[in-house]
Amino acid sequence: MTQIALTIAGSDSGGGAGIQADLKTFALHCVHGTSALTCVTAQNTLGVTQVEAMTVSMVKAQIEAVGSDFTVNSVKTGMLLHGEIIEGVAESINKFGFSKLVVDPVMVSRAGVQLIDDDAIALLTKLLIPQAAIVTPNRYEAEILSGLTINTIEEVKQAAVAIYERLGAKVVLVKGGGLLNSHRGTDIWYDGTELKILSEKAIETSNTHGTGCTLSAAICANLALEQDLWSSVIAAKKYVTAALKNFLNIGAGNGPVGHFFPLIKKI
Ligand SMILES: Nc1ncnc2c1ncn2[C@@H]1O[C@H](COP(=O)(O)OP(=O)(O)O)[C@@H](O)[C@H]1O
Ligand SMILES: Cc1ncc(COP(=O)(O)O)c(N)n1
Repeated sequence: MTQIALTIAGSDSGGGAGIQADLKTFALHCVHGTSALTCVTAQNTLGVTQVEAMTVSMVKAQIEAVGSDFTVNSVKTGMLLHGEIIEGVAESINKFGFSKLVVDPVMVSRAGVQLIDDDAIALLTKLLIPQAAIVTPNRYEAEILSGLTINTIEEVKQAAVAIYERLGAKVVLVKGGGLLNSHRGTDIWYDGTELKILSEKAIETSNTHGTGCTLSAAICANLALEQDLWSSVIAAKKYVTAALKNFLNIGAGNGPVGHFFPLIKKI
């Protein structure tokens, strides 16, 4: 049987993050990838130069076209840009009652640049995070969502608990790519009862563009393949680590991870 995943996210013209990273990740997992584009970014390995939103009705129409024709096994959200898009996405998601939802609360890039409007943060918190099976903030997003400052692993744990308790997230996975060297690669899971550590040795590279999108897309793909949530996260962490080890040294800035490493193996 063909498993189907849907990504609701922005386009990265450089092909390393956003919808492009998600569809490559779905493809590598042999899951049929569908997409609803929220915005188009003019972006490369050096950064974002321009962003243009899709209309809310077009975002909703894409989700409804997919949802009304296919049995969608899992959904992920990425860059949603502004409040009206978040409201539209929440409405369309509710209409189809998609059960396995991964919310990657894309707000701030690894470089610390804010990617969505201020009012959008409040709506994301209210409308999407409580519906998600798992929410996957990076260090900076976890600081915004928890109101805490994060430098140490202890503080990552406190933020994960705060996001769970304050925002009604079912499971929180705080990603550690933006942590200091000694902790980079360590992610923290909190499900209301247990704090779990997913740790990989830090990989020495600046070619990390798209790691967050890739991790959440891999979780989504594994959920579509009917793995349970914890197994989906463990497998996704393994996938993003291997993709990162096989980064693509392209562009003048931070290159993307190598999504197709099993097909084009470098190490
Ligand atoms: N240099 C690195 N070495 C090992 N793992 C990394 C590195 N950078 C990111 N990761 C991992 O990649 C995943 C995505 O995290 P992160 O880069 O923090 O997300 P985002 O791209 O949303 O900022 C996490 O599992 C994180 O631990
Ligand atoms: C369109 C789009 N969506 C998401 C990201 C975040 O990317 P990352 O996975 O590196 O945090 C991005 N840079 N562009």
